[in-house]
Amino acid sequence: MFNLFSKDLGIDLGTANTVVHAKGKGIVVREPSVVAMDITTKTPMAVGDSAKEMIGRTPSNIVAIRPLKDGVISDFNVTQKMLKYFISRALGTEHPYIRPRVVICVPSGVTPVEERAVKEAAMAAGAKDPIILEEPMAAAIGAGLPVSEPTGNMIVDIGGGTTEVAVISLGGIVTSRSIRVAGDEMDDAIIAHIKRRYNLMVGYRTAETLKFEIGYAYQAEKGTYTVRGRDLLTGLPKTIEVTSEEIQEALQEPVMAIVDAVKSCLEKTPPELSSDIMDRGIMMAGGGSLLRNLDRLLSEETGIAVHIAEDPLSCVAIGTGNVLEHAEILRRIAASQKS
Ligand SMILES: Nc1ncnc2c1ncn2[C@@H]1O[C@H](COP(=O)(O)OP(=O)(O)OP(=O)(O)O)[C@@H](O)[C@H]1O
Repeated sequence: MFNLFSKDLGIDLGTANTVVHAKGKGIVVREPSVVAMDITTKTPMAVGDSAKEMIGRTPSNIVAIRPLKDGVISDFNVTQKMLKYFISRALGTEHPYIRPRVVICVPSGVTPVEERAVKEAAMAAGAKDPIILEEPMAAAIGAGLPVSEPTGNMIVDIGGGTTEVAVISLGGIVTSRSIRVAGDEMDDAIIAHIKRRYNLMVGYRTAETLKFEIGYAYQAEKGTYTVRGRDLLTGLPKTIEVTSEEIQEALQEPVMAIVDAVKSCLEKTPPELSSDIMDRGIMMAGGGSLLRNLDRLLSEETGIAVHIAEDPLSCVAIGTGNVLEHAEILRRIAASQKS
């Protein structure tokens, strides 16, 4: 099906990061899903890493846009420009005349209209017959789960915009739950907490750094971190010290929403498959799974062992790239996308 001269790409078009896997090469692009646009000329000034640097620091004629906020395409034109940039980065200068075969991964909660928008964006970016794959399936394949076997595999993929929970058996999703709560909501919760408690406005980058440095979901070593922001009363810059305990408290709501999504998916799972999951454990993937001790909390709450995929941030792209080797899954996707 995929000839020798074709370029096969698997793209995890994520809310926070876009990761591209090229057949035979591995991960070739990993950059934030951010575009800095000049609003007067409507042209992109920067994409990816350099655009993320600009968030919160742009003059009035430039806006740094995350076109996939909340796991859906909020800005079609900008998404198209971003995809085009990442596809051409992935292809480099080789075979410029070849249109790549592309598999793109989208959150399972997207509507058919949003799915079509992703396909159109990929075609406009030069892809040939793009295939859309559900994110939990990609994550499960990327995590090395035996998705084609008659056994229950549970995957919990916590990204930036969405958390996807799914039980997979025999190459198909048996039960799933997708919520628009993941890493971004954790950052928002931190921003809201600091605003409430300290009357201090901090940016999204600062909130994310706090999450990385001292955030945790369940019993961890305590620590503090110094952050700078704008005092909402005086309007002046101010420095405060934040503790890990208060960050954990702030993260409670989004973290428990994720735990509840896993529990509700388990409740809908047929008993045979539940018993397989009890034996094999739950697999977590996505950047959000790296929140300190989230695996321990989930295990405590469900009574099931929880594992984190080997490379949680690349898992979906690796699985998306590798699905090209799963002919039976591709056939099922092709059939469902025709119907
Ligand atoms: N060490 C870490 N601790 C906590 N969160 C982390 C860590 N590393 C990355 N993250 C978070 O993971 C999220 C990004 O994960 P990922 O790249 O898997 O998402 P995505 O694929 O872009 O999003 P989606 O799947 O929702 O489309 C961000 O919210 C980021 O802050």
